This record gives sequence, structure tokens and C-alpha cells, in this order.
Amino acid sequence: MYIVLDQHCLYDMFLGGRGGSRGGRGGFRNTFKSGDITFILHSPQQKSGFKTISQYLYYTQRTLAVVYVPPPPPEEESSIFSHYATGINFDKYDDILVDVSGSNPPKAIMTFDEAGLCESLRKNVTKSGYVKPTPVQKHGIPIISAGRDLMACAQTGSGKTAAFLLPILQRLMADGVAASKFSEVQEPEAIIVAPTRELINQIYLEARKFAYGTCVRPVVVYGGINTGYTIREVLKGCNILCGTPGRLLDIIGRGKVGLSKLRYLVLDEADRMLDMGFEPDMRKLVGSPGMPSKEDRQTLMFSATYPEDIQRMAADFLKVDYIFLAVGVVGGACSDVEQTIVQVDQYSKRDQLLELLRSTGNERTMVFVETKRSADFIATFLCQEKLSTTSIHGDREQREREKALSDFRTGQCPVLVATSVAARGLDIEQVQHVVNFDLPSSIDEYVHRIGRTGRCGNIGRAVSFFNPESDTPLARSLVKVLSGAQQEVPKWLEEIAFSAHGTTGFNPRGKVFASTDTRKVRLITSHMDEPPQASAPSPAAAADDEEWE
Ligand SMILES: Nc1ncnc2c1ncn2[C@@H]1O[C@H](COP(=O)(O)OP(=O)(O)OP(=O)(O)O)[C@@H](O)[C@H]1O
Repeated sequence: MYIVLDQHCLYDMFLGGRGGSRGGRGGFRNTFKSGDITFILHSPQQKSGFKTISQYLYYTQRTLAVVYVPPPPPEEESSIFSHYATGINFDKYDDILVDVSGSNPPKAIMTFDEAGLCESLRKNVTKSGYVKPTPVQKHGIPIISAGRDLMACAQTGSGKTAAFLLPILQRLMADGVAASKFSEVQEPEAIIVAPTRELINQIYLEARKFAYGTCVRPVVVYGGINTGYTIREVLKGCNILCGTPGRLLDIIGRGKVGLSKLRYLVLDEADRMLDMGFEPDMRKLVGSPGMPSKEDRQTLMFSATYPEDIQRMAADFLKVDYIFLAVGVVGGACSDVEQTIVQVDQYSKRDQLLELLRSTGNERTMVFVETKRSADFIATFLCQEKLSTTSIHGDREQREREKALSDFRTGQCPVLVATSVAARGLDIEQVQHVVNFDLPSSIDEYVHRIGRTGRCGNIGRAVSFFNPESDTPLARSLVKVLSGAQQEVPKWLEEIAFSAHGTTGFNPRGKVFASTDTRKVRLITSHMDEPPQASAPSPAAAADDEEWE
């Protein structure tokens, strides 16, 4: 009897410990026998040369057809519109300074009524629990509605997603976009790109929510799920295509998506999309056959952080007269997150984490580590200590990643150990606590990680383990971010920061300001009191073994 296996069965058989024999001479072959059964591993490209099962698995995971089909998104209205309450600090958003630069920026709106949304959109906004717009929405919506390109920077959790979705949906509806229908080639009016699978899926669900009851159909494509399924979903009709870069380019390359009707290109987490890791894909995307030139499309970029070098490069994708919108400090942390930095040595981290998690009870906590291997290691350790923990990182299969996130969302596993793959954009209710078990090497990455808590006016806490042996290069920017968010700066950290760099250079505590469009910086560099910072290493470089897509 012959059985053909894919990699999931292989996992079950070997990692689940149910046996099967390894093929000859310590190598791992395409066929192997167990009793009367001959198993044939479905791996046409594989010939030989793998010494271990894990090498084989590593290979097959990347070459075999992916069979995973995600569960369908919720259909009931109550689930589509389920949302969490805004927090006590929501109204304080109004006090944040806003800087809009670029020629003739449109006037901000103060209410959703002024946004001129059509009735169905307006209803969906209300059903989502949105009473008044956040600052990035007040400014961003009219800028986008006026047809301007935009580079927008606003703190984590302050509603950037709706700031681009609502005006795009409104324009498509006002222009009477044709209802999607089956076609062998789809021609979406908008493409939204984000760096991780979970984030793009979240954006898609938001788009689906706001488009509820309208003829606009959003679709999502990302790695780790069955390509045939993805293509079928796209071909059913697609006005707004949400995707991670690799899968998006794949679908376009297969000729399933044409770009001639494209009007909007949105880069969420834009600085990440344009850093070393994704820049080539983004250039390939804008250079795809049929892609309207930047003059003929509207390009919108959103993030909470914008290193200056990335801003300069972003200009390649934007019209010359793009608007730069800064809400608060560019790259600043959300001040609703109480930040604590604890000095530790490498070997005491585990015990300190345990102590911390025991003291927080069942509070939902995200624990960030630097590598996939330590994510597994720490998650296993916490499970052994009887703390319900799950983990998410780039080596986990997509079904496992989605299960982990869902167990965390529902509270079944209140602790989620994660690599940088979960640092950006994820909006999970009731995350009261973020722990940086390992600090990242980039300050922007720190800002995104701690922004998983303290969202939408709610308050949150972030505790970071600072190991002077490895984290000293981050000290100065950490002091800057803490002061910018009106947080206590430990004396010892200031000392490390000063001795490491010999200058203060950070903003006086409590000064809340909006900055910094690089187009202005070029004009005022001579007045700067601060030496230019080396551009932060990209998160991809920081977690060099991480798979982002
Ligand atoms: N005007 C509003 N009123 C009430 N809730 C809102 C409003 N705008 C957004 N929200 C909610 O706030 C939460 C955070 O929004 P969103 O995820 O868009 O933040 P973000 O700025 O993109 O964050 P990040 O930088 O982490 O990606 C979401 O749950 C969203 O539904």
C-alpha cells in the first residue's frame, strides 16, 4: 500500500512521535516503509542530500504546495462589528500637536459628519463604535479625499487604518465603482500592502467591516495559505486587494490581477515596507506592467515611525507635492503606555519574567524575544511553569500562527511569546502588558512593540529587560523615547546613555511637539542641536533569522 504525504503529515509522524523509518544511511529519502505501508513524500523537487529530518522539513516547508485554507471570516454582523471600547485617554488625543506640511493642505474635519461619507459608510462607522475621529483621521481623511498623496505618521493605536480606508471607500462608492463579479482577471481600484500576514488580514477585516452592505469587495492574499484558494477568492471579484508583498507580486505575475484601474496604492507600516527587506519588492510592484505612474495614482503611506533616510526614499513613490502629516512626535511612543526599564543580566531574565507574569495574573501579555528559537524556548518554559502560553514566529506554519493569535485573542492563552513578526500593527483587545524579554536593536521596533498595548485611549504597561552587555547601543534612543512620552527615565539608564555617547541630545522632558518632514529638515539642518543619528537597523536585520512574510 502506498500513501502520499505532505509536510503536515510528516510533522505529525515524526514530531508527533508516531514512527515511520528514516531512509538509508542516515539520510532522509522520498519514500520509506513502515510495515506494509510505503510512504511517498510529496516533494517532486527533492532528490537527496538532507542529513536530518529537520533539514528536510525546512526544505519541504518552503517547496511543497501549501494546503492551508484559513477559516472563512465571520458572517454575523455582531462579529464583523465587534470592537473594544475607547479608553479614558481618547479625548486627550485632541491635545496632541499636529504638523501638516506640503502645499495647500485641505482643512481638517472635526466630526465624521464633515467627512461627507455616504449613508452606508456612515452607518458602518457608527456600528464600529466610532463617535469622533482621531487626529490622524481628522487630517488624513480630507487630505486623501482631496486626491493628495500622503505620508502620515501617528502614534501606535491611534486609528491610522480607518484614516485611509474610509476616504478610499467613500471615493469608490461616490464614483459608482462597479460591483465585483467573477472574471479571469481582476482589476482592483486599490491595493493595500503590509509587512506581515496577520496584519494584512486584520486590515482586510477592517476593510470588509467598513464596506459591509456596499458593493465594494475587499480580498486578502498572503503567504502560507493555499495559492489555488487565494486565486479563486480574487477571481470572484476584487475592488480592494490587501496583500503581503510576495503573494501580491505572485498573483500579479500570474496575470490574475491587472493594474490598469488602480487608483490607490497604500503602504501600511510604510517605513518597514521601504526598508532593506521589502524595498526591492515595492519597486517591483510599482514597476509592474500596467501600474499607473505615481502621477496617475494616489499613493498613501502610514506608520508610527519614519526614519529620515526612509522618508527621503519614500519620495520616489510619491508625487512631489505630497503632504506630510505628523501627529505628535515622529517615531514617538504612545504616552498611554507606562514604560519601565529593568536592568538585568542575561541569566536572570527567565526568573524575572516568571515573577512578572505571576504577578500580573491573567492579564493578556505579549512577550517579545529576538529569535524564533528563543520564542519556542521561552514559550515551552512558561508552559512547563503552568502558564498558558502560545507563540508566534516565522517558522510556525500559518495554521499554527493563526491558532496562536486566536488563542491569545480569546484569552485561552493569555501569554503570547512573539518575535518581531507580531510587533507592528496588531490590534488585540485587552493586551494590558508588553514585555521586552530581549530588547530590539532598533528603537523604532521598540516603539511598535510597546504599541501593542495602550491603544485607542486605553492605558497599558510595558516592561523591558535591559542587559547592559547587549543593549547599551539602544540606551540613548531609549532615553529619548522615554522622555518624549513623559516617562520616568532611570538614573542608571541616563548614565549608560551619556557614557556611551558623551552627549545628551534628547528632548527636554515633557516637551510634546510635532515634527519632522525631511523636506523641512533639509532647510533647517544648520539649526539642529542634535547630531544626526545613524539610521536604525531594520527590524529584519535585527531579527535576522525571522521570516516576515
Ligand atoms: N475614531 C475612532 N473611534 C473609536 N475607535 C477607533 C477610532 N479609530 C480607530 N479606532 C479603533 O482603535 C484601534 C486602533 O486602530 P488602528 O489599528 O487603526 O491603529 P493604528 O494607528 O493603525 O496602530 P498601529 O500603529 O499599531 O498600526 C482599533 O481597534 C480601531 O477600530
